[in-house]
Amino acid sequence: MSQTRVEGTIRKALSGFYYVQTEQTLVTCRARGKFRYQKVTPLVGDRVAIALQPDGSGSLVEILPRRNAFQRPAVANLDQLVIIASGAVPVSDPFLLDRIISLAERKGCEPILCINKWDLVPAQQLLETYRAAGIPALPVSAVTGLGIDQLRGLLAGKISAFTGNSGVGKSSLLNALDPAFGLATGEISEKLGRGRHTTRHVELFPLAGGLIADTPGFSAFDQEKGEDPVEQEALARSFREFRPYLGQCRFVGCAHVKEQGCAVLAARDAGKIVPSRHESYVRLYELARENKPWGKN
Ligand SMILES: Nc1nc2c(ncn2[C@@H]2O[C@H](COP(=O)(O)OP(=O)(O)OP(=O)(O)O)[C@@H](O)[C@H]2O)c(=O)[nH]1
Ligand SMILES: [Zn+2]
Repeated sequence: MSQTRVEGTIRKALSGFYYVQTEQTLVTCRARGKFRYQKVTPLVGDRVAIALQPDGSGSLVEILPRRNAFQRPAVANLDQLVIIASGAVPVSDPFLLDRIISLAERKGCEPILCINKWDLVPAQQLLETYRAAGIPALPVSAVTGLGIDQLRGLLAGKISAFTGNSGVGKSSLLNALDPAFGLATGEISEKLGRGRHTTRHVELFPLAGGLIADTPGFSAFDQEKGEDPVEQEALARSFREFRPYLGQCRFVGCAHVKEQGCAVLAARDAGKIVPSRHESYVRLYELARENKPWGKN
């Protein structure tokens, strides 16, 4: 046999080719025909097995089990989602933060909240809300360098993607973490014009000892297409500070919205759950119910 099976991670997908990083080298691969008949599309971030040819090229033969998969950007096996927020313009809406955090949690992806532009507005209350919820949250500033070393430490050894509203400072933070990253900040991309970025593809770049998806995505973070409707229980569990109280309510199937004997509501009233977090949960609960009824009310 002249073929050798090796494993690696897809770093980039472009025009039918997959670039797979193995322990030794970066191998250019084509997917074997059978992938087209299966419902699975190889994604950047996938751990794969490839058949290495004598000429140094390869072909994908197997996609190893995934931890998770996202559509925007199309990437698999995200360990963590770095959510950038700001107390300065554009001021982050806590509901949108909670919505993204909930999605990350439901995908088994660790949310990390960075409150940027701390030099302009130290959004202490926002920080405390998320720390109280048990979500890793740190004040950062791409301008002064506050929190950058700490963030770098969190990225090491992980596959991460950055997300957050336009103008919140994603590119600036990536550049502060590693100037070699070379993402244009707002001013620069305005000068160059957006057209330059029309042929976007996802790529995982080594940064701070980890891998970062170069396409900050997830901006319009709706329910992803073709996905199962959110289940009530999964939604409640995606608010991690609710977990100690789940199963403690008086009624089985409690929605934790306004029910008698609800342990989550009691925890909120006792100051153990921040009210804004519970409000976000209720809004997501209503949204999910509109999408598809959960039956009994
Ligand atoms: N004062 C201050 N300004 C910042 C900070 N981070 C970013 N900015 C500024 O905020 C603006 C937007 O920053 P970007 O890095 O382009 O934001 P982005 O999130 O990448 O924006 P999009 O590319 O539109 O998604 C720029 O003018 C930055 O210089 C910060 O920590 N402090
Ligand atoms: Zn309840």
